Amino acid sequence: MSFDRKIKIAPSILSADFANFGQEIQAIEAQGADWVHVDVMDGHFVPNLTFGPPAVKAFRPHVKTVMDVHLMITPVDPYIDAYAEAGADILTAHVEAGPHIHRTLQAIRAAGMKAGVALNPGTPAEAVEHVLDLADLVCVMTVNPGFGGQKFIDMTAKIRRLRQMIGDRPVHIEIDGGVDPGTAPLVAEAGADVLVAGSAVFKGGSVSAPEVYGQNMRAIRAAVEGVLV
Ligand SMILES: O=C(CO)[C@@H](O)[C@H](O)COP(=O)(O)O
Repeated sequence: MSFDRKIKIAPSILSADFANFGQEIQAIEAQGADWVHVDVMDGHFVPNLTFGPPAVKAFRPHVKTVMDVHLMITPVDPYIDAYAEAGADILTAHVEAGPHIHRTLQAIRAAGMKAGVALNPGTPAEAVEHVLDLADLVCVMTVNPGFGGQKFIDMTAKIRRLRQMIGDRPVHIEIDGGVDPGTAPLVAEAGADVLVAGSAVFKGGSVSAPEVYGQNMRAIRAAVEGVLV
């Protein structure tokens, strides 16, 4: 996985048809997804439950781009090796999920994955200041995590601050929650390069009408065209 700051769209399969993940992943990739975003929730760190390592392992053969796994779980450390074995390319842990994010990011890299750190809306950018050399991605939540389809919370000031703090480091800024053609330009102009979108990509489409996924992604891309991150 090489580093670039071009805007990337990472559809969240939380909004896909849960009875049909393999075909849904193939459909979004065929329609132009740059990454595939997988939301892991434990019913404890967030009030919802989704997938564990066996499901992520089952997704792996279908993902030809980058499997971007977002852990909304606590604790994280006991499960890092399981997600490496399941085939995650990027593994993101929340800074709020435990007292030792420094150790967690080291362990994720040691397991052979790219390391991401996520920030809830109430957490300041400074919470990750001292781990930026251990991170490949900072995920800025623009909703309180747990569910798709929520209203975007404006975190542009935090994104700008992070872009400043990151400087020349090869660290992606990913935005997660409420991203659509209306909000995407705000976060891209502030310095984000990875746009996670669930409802805005999957709405109106299906594996029988995958061209709708393509239209939805093109609408997001058109909205950020010309923005240099
Ligand atoms: O992590 C999460 C929610 O916790 C997200 O990845 C959402 O799934 C994004 O969904 P939309 O807000 O785009 O519908």
